[in-house]
Amino acid sequence: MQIPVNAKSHSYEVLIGSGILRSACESLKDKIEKADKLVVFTDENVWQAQQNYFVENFPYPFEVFVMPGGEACKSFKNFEDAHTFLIEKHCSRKSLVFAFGGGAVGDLTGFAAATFMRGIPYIQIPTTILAHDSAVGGKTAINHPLGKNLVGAFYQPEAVIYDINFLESLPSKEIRSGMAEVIKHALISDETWLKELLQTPSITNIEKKLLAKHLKSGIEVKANIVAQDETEHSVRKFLNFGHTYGHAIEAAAGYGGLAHGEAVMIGMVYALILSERYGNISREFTKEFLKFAYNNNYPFKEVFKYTFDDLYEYMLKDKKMEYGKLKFVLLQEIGKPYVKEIDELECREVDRELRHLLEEVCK
Ligand SMILES: NC(=O)c1ccc[n+]([C@@H]2O[C@H](COP(=O)([O-])OP(=O)(O)OC[C@H]3O[C@@H](n4cnc5c(N)ncnc54)[C@H](O)[C@@H]3O)[C@@H](O)[C@H]2O)c1
Ligand SMILES: O=C(O)C(=O)C[C@@H](O)[C@H](O)[C@H](O)COP(=O)(O)O
Ligand SMILES: [Zn+2]
Repeated sequence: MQIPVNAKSHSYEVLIGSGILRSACESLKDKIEKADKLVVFTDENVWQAQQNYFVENFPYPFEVFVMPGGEACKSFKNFEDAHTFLIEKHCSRKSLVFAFGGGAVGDLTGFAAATFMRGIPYIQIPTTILAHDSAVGGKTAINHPLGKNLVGAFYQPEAVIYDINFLESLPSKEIRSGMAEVIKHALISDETWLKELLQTPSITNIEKKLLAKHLKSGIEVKANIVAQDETEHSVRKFLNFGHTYGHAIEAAAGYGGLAHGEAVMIGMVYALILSERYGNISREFTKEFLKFAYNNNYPFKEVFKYTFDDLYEYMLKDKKMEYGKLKFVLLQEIGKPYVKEIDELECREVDRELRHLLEEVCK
């Protein structure tokens, strides 16, 4: 199955299905065979879990650069190492890089591709549930010790090959993390879909066909938004629902301490409490949502490790900040996101409310 992504700078397809790596490479052969060198960027965990399947089904010779696992690969040091690898392998502007891994590998690879010789092509081969989000839309970045994704570029891939067989080796923490972004896509787009997700008995045990359907829906939501606003001047901000508080807690925990989606889930509960103040989100709904997330083992206790002031320092690094004012994505109702400026006092009050609600619900 194919989902088109028509971004302003570049259009491409997301090829999604079970066991499609070989056939997808075949259908992309015009793009692949014109490259003078193929380089695969991956991380040590992905390579260990999926190297055999990859090598059996990737029909071309390639160089491989194996990076530190997970978020650690989004460091300045690894970014430099990635460039060193490309230079030492005599890559040129005609070389093609594959991002084989989760969102961390995808973000690092995309940014390395955007910057090597001022830009060479790359293809995303995502291996996590979360990467239904990260592999699509061309946001690429590395982290700075002072904040998430602070150094990066908008740079679209040539294609996305999403072979969902790769998801079979994912640990449950990463399934949980990825499902948070699926739930985000539902929250900002479709109440019926969200209700279906919230009725799932266990978010880490969804049957493969149903999971593929949710991933496809998430990709469609994202592709539709990216087609309208590639570089986040308007509606793309909606994809940041839950990320202002979420990124703060992710950075405070030290990159990799909390999975991205785990932090985003906490941030989404914060954003729901804030949404209650201005729109049609009820406290009853927020509690129901929090209970669902808590029962699915999202790590809400993490909040109590930090003070509001710790988190606020990071929130001030949010990329939606303009003219010194912090902006949040809120929901008017489920499926109807909008952006609102929020001052420090209100951020502090909502942080306090979140802590009270966690004490009440997460016993
Ligand atoms: N660019 C975007 O639009 C966008 C969107 C969402 C998230 N992100 C970024 O994506 C990153 C999170 O992505 P992620 O959740 O995929 O994390 P990740 O890439 O860190 O992968 C999670 C962990 O699972 C391992 N792993 C990956 N695939 C595996 C597999 N198939 N089998 C076994 N282990 C596997 C990884 O090595 C890592 O340890 C964050 O850095 C986040 O900021 C970017
Ligand atoms: O694609 C987008 O736009 C998003 O905001 C998707 C987010 O899930 C993702 O985590 C993104 O990397 C966050 O971007 P940032 O600009 O807040 O760093
Ligand atoms: Zn995210």
